[in-house]
Amino acid sequence: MFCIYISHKVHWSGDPLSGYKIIYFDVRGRCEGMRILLADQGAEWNEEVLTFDQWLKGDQKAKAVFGQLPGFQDGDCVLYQSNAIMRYLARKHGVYGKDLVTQSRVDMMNDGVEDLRVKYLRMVYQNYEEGKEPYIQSLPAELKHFERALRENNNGQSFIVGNEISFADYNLVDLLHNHLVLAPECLKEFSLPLLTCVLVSERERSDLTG
Ligand SMILES: N[C@@H](CCC(=O)N[C@@H](CS)C(=O)NCC(=O)O)C(=O)O
Repeated sequence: MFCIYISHKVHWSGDPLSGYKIIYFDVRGRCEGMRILLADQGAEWNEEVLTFDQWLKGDQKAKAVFGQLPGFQDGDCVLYQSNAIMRYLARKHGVYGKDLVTQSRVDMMNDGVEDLRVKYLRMVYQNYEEGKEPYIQSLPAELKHFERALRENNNGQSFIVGNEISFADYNLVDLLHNHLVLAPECLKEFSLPLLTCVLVSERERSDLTG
């Protein structure tokens, strides 16, 4: 996990006609995991950034398969749903695990990331004032699952699954970063430095994503 941000360089082609296109708002949100994946894999991409006013006009919403962003385009391939986009990129860049069992474990861990992301988003957008403290109290019980998975895989010297990076690692790094912003102390109690490592690395490289 620690090495993710070490090799994280943002590639930006500047050419709107080349490479991948991400269509989203001007936030990290549900696109930051894919941005980290692409940057770490040395890929180029462009972004179509919508303001909320543009979104409210409704044209993009009408085009989106489920009426929401992010959207994504790679040539003829147009996708919506952030985890479907992550999986597409993971298959293209070989970060989905090499066999059926590994791929299924990567899916399992990514589903765990998604479950916690949904709880986080509900709290932030629907119940922030009353929900923030209870949510932070509940975090150790949520995060311990990820630490255990890391610990049980080569005592944290590898990745969340197996011995190669996968899209679930990228998604997890982004989710942990969100939690560091919400509650900077939330990882302190973990005895092993595994989750902390990811975030120390992120902190040190905060210049990358602003
Ligand atoms: N399950 C979808 C959720 C997408 C989603 O919630 N999109 C939000 C932004 S993060 C959105 O488009 N909100 C505007 C709207 O619903 O009109 C995914 O993972 O892509």
